Amino acid sequence: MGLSFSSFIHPQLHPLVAKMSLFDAFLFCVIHFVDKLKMWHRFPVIMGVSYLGIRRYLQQQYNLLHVGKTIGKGYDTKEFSYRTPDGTYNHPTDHLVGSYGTFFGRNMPPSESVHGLLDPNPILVASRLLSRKEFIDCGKQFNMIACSWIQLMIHDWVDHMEDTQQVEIRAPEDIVEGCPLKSFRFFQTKKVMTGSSDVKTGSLNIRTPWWDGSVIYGNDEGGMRRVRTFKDGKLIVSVDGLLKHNEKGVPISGDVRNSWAGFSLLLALFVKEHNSVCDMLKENYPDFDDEKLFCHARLVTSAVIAKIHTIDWTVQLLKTDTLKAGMRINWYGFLGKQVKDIFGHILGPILSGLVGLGKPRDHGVPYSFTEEFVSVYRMHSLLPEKLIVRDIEAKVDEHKNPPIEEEFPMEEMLGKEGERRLSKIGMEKMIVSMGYQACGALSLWNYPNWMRNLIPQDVNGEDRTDPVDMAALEIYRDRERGVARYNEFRRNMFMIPINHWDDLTDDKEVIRALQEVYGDDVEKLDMLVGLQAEKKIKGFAISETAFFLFLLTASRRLEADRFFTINFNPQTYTKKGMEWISKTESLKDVIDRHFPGMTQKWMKCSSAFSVWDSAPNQATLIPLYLRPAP
Ligand code: HEM
Repeated sequence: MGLSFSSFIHPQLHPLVAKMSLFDAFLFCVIHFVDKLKMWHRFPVIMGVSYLGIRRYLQQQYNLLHVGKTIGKGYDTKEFSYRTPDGTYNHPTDHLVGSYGTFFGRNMPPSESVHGLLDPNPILVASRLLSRKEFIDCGKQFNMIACSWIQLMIHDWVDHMEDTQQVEIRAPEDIVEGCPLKSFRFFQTKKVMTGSSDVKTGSLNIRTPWWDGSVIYGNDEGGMRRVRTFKDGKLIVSVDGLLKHNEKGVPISGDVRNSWAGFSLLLALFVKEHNSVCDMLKENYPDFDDEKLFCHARLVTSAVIAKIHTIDWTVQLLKTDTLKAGMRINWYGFLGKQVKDIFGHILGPILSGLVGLGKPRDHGVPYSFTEEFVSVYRMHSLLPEKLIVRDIEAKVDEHKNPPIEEEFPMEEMLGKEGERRLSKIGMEKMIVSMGYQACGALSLWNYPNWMRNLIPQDVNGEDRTDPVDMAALEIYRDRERGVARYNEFRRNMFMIPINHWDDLTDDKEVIRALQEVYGDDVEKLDMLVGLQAEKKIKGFAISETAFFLFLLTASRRLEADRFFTINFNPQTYTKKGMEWISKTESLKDVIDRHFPGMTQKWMKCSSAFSVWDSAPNQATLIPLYLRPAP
């Protein structure tokens, strides 16, 4: 066989390459060659980071689709120097971009799958491929704090508006016996005409997509007013340091939907953080009134969250030297923190990082989260069956773990009941307990059983009446929203599609189960199932397929936001506010601030997101200047 272009490029990828400029097609050939070798993650750090840089560039060009029309107005950014309650006035020329109730974008056109919404039946997929047989933990890499953290981020970023129409899914006759719910009813995702001819209908996001801490501060004026004390910029908090509750027992917080004790705990921690920032600002800027203190503290706290997510949480999720370097480059640039602290962002995005850059960049597509992004973040398998509470008062030898005091089924840690239990456990004990508990692995047969018969909550944190089978519902949701199935998704992301089940995994048991549900038709494979069945890169808690979408979105969240780019400066944040962000490198720093001595006593590892009795990070191959401070 001759070495022609068409023999080099996977045949199903040809049509995509045909749309590219010559330069982009060349770059595509480079990444395609590397993908064929299946070893970019084993490259030396600089080569690995370069490969990811090229991939990200291509995805920025071809994997961003705008949904809906741009309808906002222009304005003078100088008149809006703070984040607004509903996310308006962030995009520099259109005040509505990224605000409450705007369209989800897309990374690729709506699915062209010929398979219907019930093909195969979602309850069958859930029962045969997702349902947890026995809890599989994800080793020492990720703990329950990490699991709750990502729920916190999801509740900051996305939630689909529902329709008033309910639909029902019924289990197929032959498997009905083993299903927790024989059928379940739920509200459809609301479909709205976009007014554009490219993507005709879309769905709306009822959380502001900016990384603006809306999970703490609410998504509109009413939500924001609910959480404020209107004194010294501070937020409402209970005397025990946890969230205060309204008369119905629902926590007073920016987001209260589908909450559980671990999620509520992190919210309370960041309310503390906000209030401490207010104290610091008041001390340094005594003429600031309540409004100014609140708005500055919100900016600082949101940036602290974004920074922790970028250079701490993500690094634990994708535990390789390449990603550790890559994520620090996103924040600090190639030259690292010390150089950035001296020169700021004047050396450009590659050398100085995305944060603090000149103009926000959206690559020609107004900022939003995408339907596909929501799908790759379907990570409910991180949740265990029970929460293990530790006794932190017990006398233990220096090298021993705090003993187990009690175990609670997760169902008892949800909603109002979870709030009551959390008050009894208390903040410190809960942090240490979650630190010591590994979360679930993102793999097949690890979907929490209690979620297959779950009463979901409405936006007010109140229980609904109809239970749902979440595992089945998630399969249906992706199909309903036109999210590509696994292989179509890979093609659109310039990844080599699978031809046979053994391209996906070499686990024979998995292959047998996939065949039982999908036959030999690899095109039928649902996204969620594919992501969990895929053989993982060593050190990655998620699949490579999901990671490539993260790669695109992780930088977009920062570079499209003017408060992380042109307005990330002392004029907007205050000098002391910038110092606060600069000195915070990890969640551990936040915990240390509010609970001095806790991590020193209980945490053996380097990151608060790893299981706390695991060893500190070993020496690494990443250049010295890109490593976190010891
Ligand atoms: C006790 C903890 C949790 C509960 C009770 C819970 C419950 C729910 C429920 C009821 C939905 C809506 C389902 C639907 O109607 O489509 C949902 C959506 C979702 N959850 Fe969770 N969840 C929890 C934790 C998590 C965690 C740890 C993650 C990790 C990333 C996560 C990610 C998501 C995502 C991405 C969605 C889709 C949002 C959307 O449709 O816009 N959840 N969850």
